[in-house]
Amino acid sequence: MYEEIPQNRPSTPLLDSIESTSDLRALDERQLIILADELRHYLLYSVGQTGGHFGAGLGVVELTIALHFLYDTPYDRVVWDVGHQAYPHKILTGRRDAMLSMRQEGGLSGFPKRSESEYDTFGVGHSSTSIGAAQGMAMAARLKGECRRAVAVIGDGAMTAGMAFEALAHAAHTKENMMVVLNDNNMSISKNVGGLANYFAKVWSSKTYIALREGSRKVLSKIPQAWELARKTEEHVKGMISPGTLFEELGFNYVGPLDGHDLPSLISTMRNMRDLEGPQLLHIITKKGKGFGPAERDPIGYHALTKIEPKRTLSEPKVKKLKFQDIFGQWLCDSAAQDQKLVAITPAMSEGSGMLKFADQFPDRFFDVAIAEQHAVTLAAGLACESLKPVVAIYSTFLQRGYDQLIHDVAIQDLDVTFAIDRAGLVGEDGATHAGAYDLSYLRCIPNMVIAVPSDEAETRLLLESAYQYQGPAAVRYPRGAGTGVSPGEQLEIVPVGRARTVREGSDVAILCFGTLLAECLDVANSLNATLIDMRWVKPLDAAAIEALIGTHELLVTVEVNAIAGGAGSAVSEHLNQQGMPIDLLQLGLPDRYEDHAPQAVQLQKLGLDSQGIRAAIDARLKR
Ligand SMILES: Cc1ncc(C[n+]2csc(CCOP(=O)(O)OP(=O)(O)O)c2C)c(N)n1
Ligand SMILES: CC(=O)[C@@H](O)[C@H](O)COP(=O)(O)O
Ligand SMILES: [Mg+2]
Repeated sequence: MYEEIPQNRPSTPLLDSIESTSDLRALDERQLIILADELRHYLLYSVGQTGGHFGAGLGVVELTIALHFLYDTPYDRVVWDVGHQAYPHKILTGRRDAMLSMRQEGGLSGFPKRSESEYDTFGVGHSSTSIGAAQGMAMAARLKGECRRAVAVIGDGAMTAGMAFEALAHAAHTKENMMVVLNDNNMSISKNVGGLANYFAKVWSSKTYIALREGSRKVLSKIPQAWELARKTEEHVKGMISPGTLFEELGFNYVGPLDGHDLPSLISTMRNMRDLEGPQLLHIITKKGKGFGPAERDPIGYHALTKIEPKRTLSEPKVKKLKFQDIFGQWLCDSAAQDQKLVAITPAMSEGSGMLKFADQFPDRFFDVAIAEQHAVTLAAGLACESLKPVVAIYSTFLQRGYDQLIHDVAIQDLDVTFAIDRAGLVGEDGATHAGAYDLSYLRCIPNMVIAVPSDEAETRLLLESAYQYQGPAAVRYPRGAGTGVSPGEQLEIVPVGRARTVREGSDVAILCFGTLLAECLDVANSLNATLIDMRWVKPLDAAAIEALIGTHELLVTVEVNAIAGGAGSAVSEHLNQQGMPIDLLQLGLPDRYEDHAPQAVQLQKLGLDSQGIRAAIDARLKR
């Protein structure tokens, strides 16, 4: 058990000899056990240097070794669900030294990525896709007559999403030869919640698991027969939790639960299962953060690790700016204290959405629905039908999972649901899979929606309350991280829906800012003596504010951290077109491509969405 993050690279002679998985498959069992310790130690070191996802990878060190030892990777396909646990996989598949570039500009992606390595068989980041993808690969092998195996590795949290069960049911129906490894550490990012989590939790205390844990090697060596016999006979004995029932009823051959850190048992069990006909499900029990004391004791806190900061001298107190999620969390508590009808929903992101304080103060009005974004939206619709006022706190990228529900269950029925959309825009190190690049585009086209785009912390609080008080479907979007340090105040005030605010009066050029690039836009407006308007709302647009600029300005510039296609600038363009108002319009935002991971400021700078870039784009347009 390690208690410290190693500051210097540990000695890992066996790991250093592994350049590909064929090197790993040449090792004997004793060496594999040594490799597990070296791999865990190196993982502590590398993530300590770079930051990134942490606890999940520590929990699958043995599983990763067993998979690459028993399966002919990369020919056999291994699909990691979410992929945040795939750092050991990357270390063993030729990227050990490159780990020091993890999540940095031009460096390794934080998730498996097909363009990064042939071992990364499927790009992930959003959860619960692994079973469907692995089934597709197994089905393709069958149709092409290839003898290729496919494995999905999915956590207990990811297993709570509907699409995981859609795939399980279909794989059982087509009887694919595939393996699903359920990595059950009884954790999501927070504690896992819901009926499925309770079902798994019974396993942890069940007689079966305790017996297996104590005598796993003896019991498991002839696992299919022994287990099947034990299960069938004991299943009817009272008090026996048969953890496999759920999956067996779906059509999987279930084996487990197994100690996922007992490498010899893991290897012998998986070897027995590897070539069995039909869909197999191996249920392993692991510990998130395994092998690192602080992470084992605090798996939530160590889900992800920020870079180990240089020790700050006492004279340099770190100035802590409030994050947008904290502004939301405080507003939620203040508004809930005033309005008993307020209830709040999160799909498994209570920490990241800033809801811990609300959950503590209003436990009866707080609902973590697990990784179930579709359900989160429809649940809110049901609550709103009964005149409660639900607030759905959800990352922009994950709201994409609940898009049909937002239209079909909320907007068409014009229900009073407020969407607090966090991680809108570019999110930095998580890269393209997590970018909140499209919500203005995908929401703006939906009738009945109103959409607010606050420009700083104070505006976020103001527009959250304004959207909440609006009687109908309303969305407020704000970015990952901290703002400019503007105090959000403590009042619960509102502003008129669809009303912009003029920040600066100028001439010739008018900049229409939609969101948190206001400071950058103000720099440029000052340098150009341009007009600057904080638009506040994408829908409805403040048409009067736009039309007042015609005739006194020669160029309108829209700025947003959203796809240009269909975004706020498009709304302005459509309006001017519909009104037959001729004026040059420059739309700045995210181009039609994916932005790779890098710090948010670097991403914005590369896209010309910093002050210099915005100024250069305007100069170029004016010179034309
Ligand atoms: C669709 C979707 N919703 C939410 C998330 C955020 N998220 C990342 S990891 C995680 C928890 C996953 O739990 P589990 O599958 O049990 O993996 P563990 O971290 O326990 O290894 C969540 C909710 C996501 N990646 N995708
Ligand atoms: C892997 C995953 O999807 C989450 O851990 C996500 O990376 C969290 O993002 P934030 O760090 O922005 O909360
Ligand atoms: Mg888990």
